[in-house]
Amino acid sequence: MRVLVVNTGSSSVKLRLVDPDGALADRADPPLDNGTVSAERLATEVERFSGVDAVGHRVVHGGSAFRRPTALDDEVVARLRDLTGLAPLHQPKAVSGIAAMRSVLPGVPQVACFDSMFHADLPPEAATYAIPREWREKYAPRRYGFHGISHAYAARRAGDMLGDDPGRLVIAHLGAGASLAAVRGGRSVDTTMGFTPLEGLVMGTRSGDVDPGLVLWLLREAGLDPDEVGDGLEWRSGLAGLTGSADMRDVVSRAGGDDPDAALGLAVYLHRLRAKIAAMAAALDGVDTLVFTGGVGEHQPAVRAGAADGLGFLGIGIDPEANDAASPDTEITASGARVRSLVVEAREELEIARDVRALLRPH
Ligand SMILES: Nc1ncnc2c1ncn2[C@@H]1O[C@H](COP(=O)(O)OP(=O)(O)O)[C@@H](O)[C@H]1O
Ligand SMILES: CC(=O)OP(=O)(O)O
Ligand SMILES: [Mg+2]
Repeated sequence: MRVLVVNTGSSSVKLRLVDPDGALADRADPPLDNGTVSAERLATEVERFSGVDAVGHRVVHGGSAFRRPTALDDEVVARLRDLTGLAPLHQPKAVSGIAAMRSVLPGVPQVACFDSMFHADLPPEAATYAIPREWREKYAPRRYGFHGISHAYAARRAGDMLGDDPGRLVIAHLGAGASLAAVRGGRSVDTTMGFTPLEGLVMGTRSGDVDPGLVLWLLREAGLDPDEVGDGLEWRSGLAGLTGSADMRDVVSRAGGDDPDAALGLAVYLHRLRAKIAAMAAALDGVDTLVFTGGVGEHQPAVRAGAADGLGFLGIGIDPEANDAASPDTEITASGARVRSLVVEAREELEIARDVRALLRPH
């Protein structure tokens, strides 16, 4: 089965055609027009992909209803659209991509795979927010967690690379969005993103954790309205808010050239990253393997080195030469370090193609 995978992130759309043996047959990276994917644009791109047997879509938020890969029909698309408020940066783009692809390839089965599904069985102590019972009963908010397709792939790949169970695994998916997962036995037991993809690490344009008291203060005392606060925290915070650029390449090179804003931005990013790696290790009772993935995780040695710096007490240590020379997939463990550190290319399309085949294969 040849699967065309549509990966709609907050900042990009990636089209990948995956052959039955898992080989990448073709790829295209069309630009986002005004934040959405138009049917016309997709039609042009898709003409070049021949022999598509099925389409797999990355959808960030599955809410509480979608815990597994799900075949798409009108009703499912409508329910995904209803989840927009929970992932305003992502869900409208995914839904527009699904609508476009269904009109361009009618009759080809289409499946949604969710970033949240890998974290669907988080232990209650990791999934539960300490808020009033009444809200928990009425709105059922929980830590959903995201980037799960990437985390699931990285966990499997780490096992292949080590030729063994990776043990207590901390995965750092560092891209435009960024999150950590604590994984044991192939299952997520904790993660840094929450009810929405805004919680946790410092990201390209997102704040990650802030004091909820700050949000209340901005609304009540500073007189901002909810849309202004949302826009600020989603689009004008993170590296962009601290340095003027959401692109880690820029930030690292300017930080090296003594730009004080870039130096502070990188320091804040790394301070949070180290703290949260330690938190994931705590959820696992220790760590055996650390994986870096995503655009920043794969291509920014300074970020990997900065993340490991100060985590020697956990047994983490990165070899400076291997780290500077690393091209994924590779190991960068320092000699004598107890924790194995790996760099893994994010291959969400392979995980999605696998899920699509498993769902559509005749039983
Ligand atoms: N080849 C590269 N070299 C250095 N940094 C990169 C490279 N590719 C991506 N990045 C960094 O990764 C971030 C984007 O992550 P990526 O995973 O590509 O995006 P997305 O989350 O949209 O899939 C940017 O901060 C960018 O600087
Ligand atoms: C969930 C998420 O933040 O995805 P991305 O990194 O693609 O924006
Ligand atoms: Mg991404």
